[in-house]
Amino acid sequence: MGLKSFVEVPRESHFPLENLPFGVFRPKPSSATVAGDSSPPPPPRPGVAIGDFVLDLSVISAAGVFDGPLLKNSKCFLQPSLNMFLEMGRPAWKEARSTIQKLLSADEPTLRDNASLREMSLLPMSEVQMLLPAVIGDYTDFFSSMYHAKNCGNIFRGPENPIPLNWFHLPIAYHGRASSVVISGTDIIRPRGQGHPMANSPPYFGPSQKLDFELEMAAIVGPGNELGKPVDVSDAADHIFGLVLMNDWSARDIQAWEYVPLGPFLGKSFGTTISPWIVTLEALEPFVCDAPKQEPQPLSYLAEKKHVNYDIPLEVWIKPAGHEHPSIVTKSNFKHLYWTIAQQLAHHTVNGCNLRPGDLLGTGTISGPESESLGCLLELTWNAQRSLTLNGSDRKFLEDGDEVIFTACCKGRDFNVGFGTCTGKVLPALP
Ligand SMILES: O=C(O)/C=C/C(=O)CC(=O)CC(=O)O
Ligand SMILES: [Ca+2]
Ligand SMILES: [Mg+2]
Repeated sequence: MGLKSFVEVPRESHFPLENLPFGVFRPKPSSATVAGDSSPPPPPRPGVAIGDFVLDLSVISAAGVFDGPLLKNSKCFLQPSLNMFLEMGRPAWKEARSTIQKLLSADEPTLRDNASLREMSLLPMSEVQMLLPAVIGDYTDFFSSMYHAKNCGNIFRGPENPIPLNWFHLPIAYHGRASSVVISGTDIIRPRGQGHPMANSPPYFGPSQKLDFELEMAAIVGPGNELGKPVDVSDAADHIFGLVLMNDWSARDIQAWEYVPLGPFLGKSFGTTISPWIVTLEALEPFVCDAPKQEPQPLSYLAEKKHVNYDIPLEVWIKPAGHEHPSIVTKSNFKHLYWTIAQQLAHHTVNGCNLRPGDLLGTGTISGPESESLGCLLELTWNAQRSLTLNGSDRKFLEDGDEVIFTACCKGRDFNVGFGTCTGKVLPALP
């Protein structure tokens, strides 16, 4: 039996008492007040998911429920983002988790038996709008699945040396664009740009003809480090609050033409979608597993005492316009990452570069070894050389109206720790 809450948690829910992911939301204006109401929308505030409900941490905090030494007088839950809480670090995160886990448990009367506090603090998920959980100052995207690196190398550079020489020595990354990171559910406008020349013709300009998704997860940075002071790899996990799902939308025709020699630019900066609930490393602890063996051994600043990943099954579905149901296109797993998130973070800071609370570190596309576990259409259709069939409609790359849905759920023996979904629909390019 899993832990029991007084809030009803459906059996298949991603959000039982063992999970307690953090996000930021605002209550949707109630239908009674919508017509003719010009009052400003309610302000954003932090929340935790439990079953089909959201626990409003601003209400709970104002009611004095956080009485531990670190959170007692803190205003961290009276903020429109989680940044202040992220900065406080793991001891405060643990204190918050144990306070909330106790508060929501079946045999704890404080909230269970207080009807007015329950009414104010527990909102049905259908009545809230989820927002970005943190102010993201910087976004970096790694390239840490060996299967993905090999397939991309084959497709873009040919079969001789598909994996670059440096790849086995360091976690390769590029600096992404934080301004275009959006919350799940936000539409993505098909980008326009320069595509690579075909045969002898000049480069093409227009709507991308090779729009793709990339199945990724991303770490949300906690305290971060001072400029000039690297984080040791053995302390790196203390700088990671938790994980979200991430879709690094990619225009392959723009990317293939522009990326030499400085890496991705406009082929990716038009939008990156993240899921709203940050699942903490504490909640993921039961799903720790060995990470792939590293050969050659990494340099000592990247050598981990515990070289571990998490066993997080991932799925991508696509719902074409007019289809009633989405079709599954791939199943992968976070455990395939060759470079761990701790190694990524240590490498990112080794030159003294500072990370700040709320920074987003994408893992890179998570492809597995099988043909059914590839993390993007570029690989699944081998750059449009073959097609996928989605319940009768063929896909090489994404079409206008396609809704791309990522989901992930760790299955424990008697409980789930899930991530909900990360979705986005493709809108036509501007005329
Ligand atoms: O191999 C390449 O040239 C490029 C590959 C990517 O597009 C990957 C990227 O954005 C990083 C990743 O998601 O793994
Ligand atoms: Ca990527
Ligand atoms: Mg992107």
